[in-house]
Amino acid sequence: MPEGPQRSGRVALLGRPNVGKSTLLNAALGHPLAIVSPTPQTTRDAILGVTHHGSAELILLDTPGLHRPLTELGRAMNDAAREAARSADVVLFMVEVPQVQGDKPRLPRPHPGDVTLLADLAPETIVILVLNKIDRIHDKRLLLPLMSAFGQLREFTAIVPLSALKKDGVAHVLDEVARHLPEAPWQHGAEEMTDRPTRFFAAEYVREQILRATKAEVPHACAVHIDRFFEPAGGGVVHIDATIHVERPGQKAIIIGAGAEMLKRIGTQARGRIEELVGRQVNLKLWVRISPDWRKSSRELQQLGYRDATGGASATGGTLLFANLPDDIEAPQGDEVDLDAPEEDDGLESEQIEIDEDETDDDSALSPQGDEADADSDDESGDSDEADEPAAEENQ
Ligand SMILES: Nc1nc2c(ncn2[C@@H]2O[C@H](COP(=O)(O)OP(=O)(O)OP(=O)(O)O)[C@@H](O)[C@H]2O)c(=O)[nH]1
Repeated sequence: MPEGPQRSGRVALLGRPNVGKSTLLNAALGHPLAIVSPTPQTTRDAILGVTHHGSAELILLDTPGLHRPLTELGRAMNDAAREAARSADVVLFMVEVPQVQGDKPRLPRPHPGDVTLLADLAPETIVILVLNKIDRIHDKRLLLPLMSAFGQLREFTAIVPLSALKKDGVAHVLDEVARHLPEAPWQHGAEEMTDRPTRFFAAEYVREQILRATKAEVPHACAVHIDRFFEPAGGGVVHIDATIHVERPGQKAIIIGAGAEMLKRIGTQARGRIEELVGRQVNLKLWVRISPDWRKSSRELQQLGYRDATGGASATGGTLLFANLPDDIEAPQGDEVDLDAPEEDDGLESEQIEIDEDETDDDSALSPQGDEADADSDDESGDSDEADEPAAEENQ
């Protein structure tokens, strides 16, 4: 635990999708602020979390997993990560240790995608390598060759093996980071955990439940927009209306489910998470709307609260992270996705999009208007719903 003069600085959590960046952020904060799921590309926008560790203030930026983008959303996600890295005092480059099959010890090697991303980090950047998920390896000696292989790729300020899930080694990495932050007065109060408004997390917690409840392309085709967030001053029930945007009628039918059961489940679980965050009772109402191809449209991304990928860092041609990636990353803006474009072998996973464009024929759950479904997400308690106006009017 660092002592002495106050330190404060920005720390970017960077890495491929699914390596455990959000889990580490939550472990550092001691609170499940960021959403976590086994589905790659869960995090879509950089999330800032603040933690105080001894005399040091760590302003942690959890970034979307770096991948080969195929849509405007994918580009926006990569840009968010790139900007976080550029503005950071310290980069925590996170990788996951490979799953060791059976008893056969083999020499684990760095993932090719990690090699690509590391090569694009500026040499002067302070980079701490985090080897996550060490709980998956019984024989910890296997880590040594892996650490040594990574050490050949660039100079790391430190290499820290840990398990973010088991919170094993987290204090150690915070110590290492704190040591390299500049001396500066703290910018945030001890109770402050994030600069994101509560409504941002309300949308995230709805999306988290969709990620947990649905499979294949559905989670990636969903965006959640908060239409109304009313938090009465002086206490009382917080009222939230949110719309889940999907791309296809079949996805809408899946999200709503038979008898709106799925939507109710998503709403009930999300409401619990939001209530935990705001410390008050929440009345959450959900709608589902079809917004075809929202991920491919800059305008719709902006409307849904995702940053415009085409006007920001990508347009300035920054090379911090992506010098080795395929052309489509620096391609001029456009909403077209060329799925047949030849891929260079950069080792990065492609953005998750649907492979099968066929619609399910399960459109029976759609309302006659075809575009909106009102789900009263309150569960059986039925205690906080009476005050609401008719959903369809509120959402026009
Ligand atoms: N076994 C094990 N699993 C972990 C550990 N840390 C994270 N996970 C799991 O890995 C999955 C992905 O974790 P996230 O924290 O969402 O990963 P991420 O890097 O933020 O993912 P993206 O949002 O896709 O960039 C989840 O199922 C986590 O529970 C760990 O230390 N050990």
